[in-house]
Amino acid sequence: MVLVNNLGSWWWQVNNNNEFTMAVITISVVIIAMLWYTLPLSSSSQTLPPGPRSLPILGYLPFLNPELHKQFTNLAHTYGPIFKIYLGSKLHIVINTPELAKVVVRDQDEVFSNRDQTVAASTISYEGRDLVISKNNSNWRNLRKIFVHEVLSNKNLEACRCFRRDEVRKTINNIFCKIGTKINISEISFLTEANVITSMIWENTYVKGTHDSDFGAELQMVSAKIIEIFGQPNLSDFFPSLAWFDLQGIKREMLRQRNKLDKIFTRIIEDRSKSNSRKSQDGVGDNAKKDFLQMLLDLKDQKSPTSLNLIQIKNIMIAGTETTATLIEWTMAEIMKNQTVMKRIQEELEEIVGVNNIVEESHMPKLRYLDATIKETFRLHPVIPLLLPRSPSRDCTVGGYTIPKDCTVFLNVWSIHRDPRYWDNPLDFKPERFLTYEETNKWDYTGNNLNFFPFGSGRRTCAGISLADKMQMFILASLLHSFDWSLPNGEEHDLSERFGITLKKRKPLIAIPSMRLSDASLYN
Ligand code: HEM
Repeated sequence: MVLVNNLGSWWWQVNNNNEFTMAVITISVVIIAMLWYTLPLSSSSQTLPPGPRSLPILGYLPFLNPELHKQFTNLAHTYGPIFKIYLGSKLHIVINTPELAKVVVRDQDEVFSNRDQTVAASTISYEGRDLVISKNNSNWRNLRKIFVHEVLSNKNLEACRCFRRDEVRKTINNIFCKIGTKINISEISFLTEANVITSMIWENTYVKGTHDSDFGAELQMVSAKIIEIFGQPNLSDFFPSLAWFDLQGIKREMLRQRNKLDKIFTRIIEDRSKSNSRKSQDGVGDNAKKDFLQMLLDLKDQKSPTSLNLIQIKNIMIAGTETTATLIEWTMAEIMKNQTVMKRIQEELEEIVGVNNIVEESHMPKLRYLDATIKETFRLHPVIPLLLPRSPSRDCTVGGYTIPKDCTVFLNVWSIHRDPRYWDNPLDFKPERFLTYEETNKWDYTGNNLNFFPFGSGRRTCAGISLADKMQMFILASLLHSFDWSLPNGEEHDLSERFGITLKKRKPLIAIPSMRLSDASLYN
C-alpha cells in the first residue's frame, strides 16, 4: 500500500494535470510487471557500485523524491560516495565526492564527455546537434571552439561591452521608475541577461525599431518552459520501449516550445538579412561592429562545414539566461537575509565606485567581497545541482566499480558543496571563506578544484563562464549600489528550494527598492 501511495505521489508530481495519462501509465506498468515475472532475471551487476534495493521493472522509480539532490545525498550516507540506482530499466550512477568526481571529469574526461541523450534533450537539440547536448564528436569540438574562442573571445566580449552597459542601465532606470513597489528579482535579471545576449546576437535597437513586440518577454516564457520540461522525469527515458507512446506528452510539449523558439528566431534572421542587403546597397556595413548574428550569417555565407547555426544560438540563449537569473535571485535573497553581508558589500561599492558615480565593468576586478559573496551563493545554491548528466562512451572503472557504457552519470555538486569534510560549518553563509582562499588563488570557476565547481569541469564545462561571470557581477553590483532593498511588509526571509535541472527558489524573491544615491541623474 505504501508503495502504491509512493508511486501515485511521484506520478502526480510528474504530471499533475493529466489524469488520463496517469491511468495509461498505471495500466502499462502493471502489464509490463506481469510480463517481467514470466521472464528469467539476469545477474550481471557484480562489479557495479552498491545501491538501494529496487523493484523489478520499476527499479527505484516509486521511491524517488521530488528533491532528488537531497535524496541522493542521503543515499550516499548509506551506500557510499558512489552508488547506483535503476530508474525503470535505465542505470544511473551518482558521484558524491571530489575525489571520485576527479576520476570522471579529469582522469577519464574523454570517456565521460558525452551527454545523456534523454528524449527531451534530443528533441530540443534536433537529435543532439547542438553545443549543449551533442555527443563528444568533431562537430561538437568545432562548435565549442567557435563559441569559446570567437564568439566569447576577450576581443569580442570587449567589443560588446556597450550592449551590457546599455541593458544594465535600462534595468536600473526601469527599477527607479518603480521605487517603493514590488519587484520580482528573477524576472528583471532574466530580462537583463536575455537582452544582453539578444543584443549581442542582434542589436537591440534594431529589433525594437522593427517590431512592436518584446522578444525578451517571449523568450523568457519559452526558455522557462523548456528548462522545466528538460528536468521532468520521463518514463520514455526509463522504459525506452514505451518511448513511442510519449505517455506524459513531454516530447510533444518540447516540440511545441521548439517551434515557438524557431518562429522568434526566424523573424530576427529575416529582418537582419533585409537590413544587410540595405546596408550593402548603401555601402555601409563592412566595417560595422559584428554581433553574434552577423558572425553567424558570415559563417553561413562562408559555407563553413561546421558553423554556429540557429540550433546553437537558440540553445545557448536558454543555457545562459535562466541560469544567470537564478543565481542573481539566490544571491539577493542571501544578501537581504544577512544584513552584515549587505552592509559590507555596500561599503565596498562606496569605496570602489563612489556615491556620485555609476557602476562600470571596469570596477568589477576590485569588488572582491561581492565576488566572494557570489561564490558563497554558488556553493550553497549551485544553479545546476547535479550538473548536466554525462554518459560514458565505453565501459570504464570509477572507485573500483564498473561503470557501463551509456549509463547516466550524475555529479552531485550540491552535496559536495555542503560536505563538512571539505567545508567548515558548511550550512553557514560566510563569503569570507572565499576571501581567505582566494589569496592563494584556489577558488575560481575553472573546475580545477573539485570541492567547488558550480560551472562543471573538464571538456564539457560551461562554455559561457566568461560572460556569466561578467554579467552576474555587473547586475548585482548595480542593483546594490543604486538601491536599498527590503522585503514587503509581513514577508519572512525564505530560502527553500525547488529542485529541477536548475535549482530555483521555491518562492520567487519579491523585494522593494528604495533610492540610495542622492543624485537622481545617476539613475538614467
Ligand atoms: C550562472 C550562470 C551559469 C551557470 C551556473 C552555468 C552552468 C553550467 C553547467 C553546470 C554546465 C554543464 C557543465 C558540465 O557538464 O560539466 C553548463 C554548460 C553550458 N553552458 Fe553554462 N552556466 C551559466 C551561464 C551560461 C551562459 C551565460 C552561457 C552562454 C551565453 C552558457 C552556455 C553554456 C553552454 C553552451 C554549455 C554546454 C557546454 C558543452 O556541453 O560543451 N552558460 N553551464
